[in-house]
Amino acid sequence: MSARPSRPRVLAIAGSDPSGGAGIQADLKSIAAFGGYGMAAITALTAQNTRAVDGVHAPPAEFVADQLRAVSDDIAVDAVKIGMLFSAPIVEVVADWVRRTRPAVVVLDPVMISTSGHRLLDAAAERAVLELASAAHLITPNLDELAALVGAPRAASWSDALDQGRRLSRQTGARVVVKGGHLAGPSAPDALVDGDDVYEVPGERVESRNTHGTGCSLSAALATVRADGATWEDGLVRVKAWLTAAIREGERLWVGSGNGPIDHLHALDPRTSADRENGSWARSAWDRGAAVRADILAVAFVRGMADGSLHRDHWAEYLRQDAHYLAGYGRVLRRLAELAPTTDDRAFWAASAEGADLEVERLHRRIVGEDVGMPAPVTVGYLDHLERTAARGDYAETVAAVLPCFTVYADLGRRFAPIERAGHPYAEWLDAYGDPQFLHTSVLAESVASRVADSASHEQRRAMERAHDVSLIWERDFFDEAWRGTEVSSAYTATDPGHVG
Ligand SMILES: Nc1ncnc2c1ncn2[C@@H]1O[C@H](COP(=O)(O)OP(=O)(O)O)[C@@H](O)[C@H]1O
Ligand SMILES: Cc1ncc(COP(=O)(O)O)c(N)n1
Repeated sequence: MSARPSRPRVLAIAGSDPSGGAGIQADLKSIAAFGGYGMAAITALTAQNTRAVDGVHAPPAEFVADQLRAVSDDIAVDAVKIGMLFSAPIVEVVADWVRRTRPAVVVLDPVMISTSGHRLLDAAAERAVLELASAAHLITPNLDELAALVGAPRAASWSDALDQGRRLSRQTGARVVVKGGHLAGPSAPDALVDGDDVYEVPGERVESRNTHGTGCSLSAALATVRADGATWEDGLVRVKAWLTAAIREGERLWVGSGNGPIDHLHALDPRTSADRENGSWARSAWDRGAAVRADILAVAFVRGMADGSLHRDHWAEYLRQDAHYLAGYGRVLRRLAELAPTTDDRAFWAASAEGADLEVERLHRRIVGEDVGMPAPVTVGYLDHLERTAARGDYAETVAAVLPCFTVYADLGRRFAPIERAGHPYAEWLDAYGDPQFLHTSVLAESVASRVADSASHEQRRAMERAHDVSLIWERDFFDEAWRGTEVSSAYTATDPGHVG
């Protein structure tokens, strides 16, 4: 047996949502998404779905106490996430248990009113929740809950919200996550407030109705990453990136007709988020590539990048080859912009070409410098395939050829999302793969491919398949080349990736 458990043991104390989007159901999925072992003590049963809460049935407070005792008598709890508490007696029981057992991580999501407007906490219990807040390490109120806890009207601006966060933090001695989910406008920032210190994590607002349970999921995920050793700051950055992608993916679950859930497990999904509808071209291309994709995950380079054991010489060689590759890839994307039949598609490929240039500037050049040496045979071969395809001048076929570079990277980004970033030598690189904007771009590229395939001839579709499948094989070989193609030299002096950024 090792000296540490393999996973943090995380207890959710919360209400049940039978529709699976909020409450303990959301907590357990979020804990699992970040690699925790989830447990749940249930404070109340709700009858709810994505549209409304129809009823609440709470057990006697003593029975909540029994559940907590049953867990802590037997199991060491590494972190606790507290959600819906419903009544003052239940708040008391939970507060009493927290004071006695003193878990190392206590995150309190002071749930008061559901997104659909239903009360999940007695007005009389609000005071008791404030007292419980002083026993927590982190409190995650939304704007209404924050206002209620500091006894002020709802903050009208982000800076008002931060002021209220500072007040609540000083008042309780706990850190406060101020959440911008309910703000108007295109951004949805969050901030970690500790006394007067504010650490802001910017975020874009996803235009989506799939926000049921976002607060539950955020707090459960934060408890898990913190118990796993992340700082609160790093934890919030990671969880927020995951949450943004989960909101975006929620729509594809087709759960309910109201405010639907988020897709907690999007990063574990072996498929891409692309069109999963039957018959979509990108979907079948992805499925067809299963064996090659399995090879990619098994390549020593990819495994070493994920667990941080990759030698930096291999990484530097990969970056040099990638700089060559991206230059050629950018040219092919520009050619696609010329071939594109619609203004939208033209703009999409032109923007993607700029993205490739930017990537070279922003990361590669800064890390490996101007001298990128000679392209390796694999780089030459892959680019040759893309350039020949583009030279034939067929839009559909060329779209298919460039697609794996999007989908393979997006897939790795999702798979890398749960990896602990603190102290990871390739943290910045893992983040670059998982950039929510890039994940979104990949989904768009897939939908362009599926749309184009829909109106393609039988021959064209066959050509698309070939172009795609050959690129996918080059993707695998490209990773493999970085692993095999370099002699590791201890004299190598490139910037240590551990000190990047
Ligand atoms: N439309 C959205 N786009 C991106 N992030 C969102 C969106 N709505 C909520 N969030 C994020 O979800 C989390 C929960 O926020 P919020 O909706 O304010 O809380 P609650 O679910 O408790 O009402 C926060 O991290 C917030 O920034
Ligand atoms: C059991 C339970 N707990 C919490 C919430 C709040 O979640 P949201 O504010 O996202 O609706 C909920 N609806 N149900």
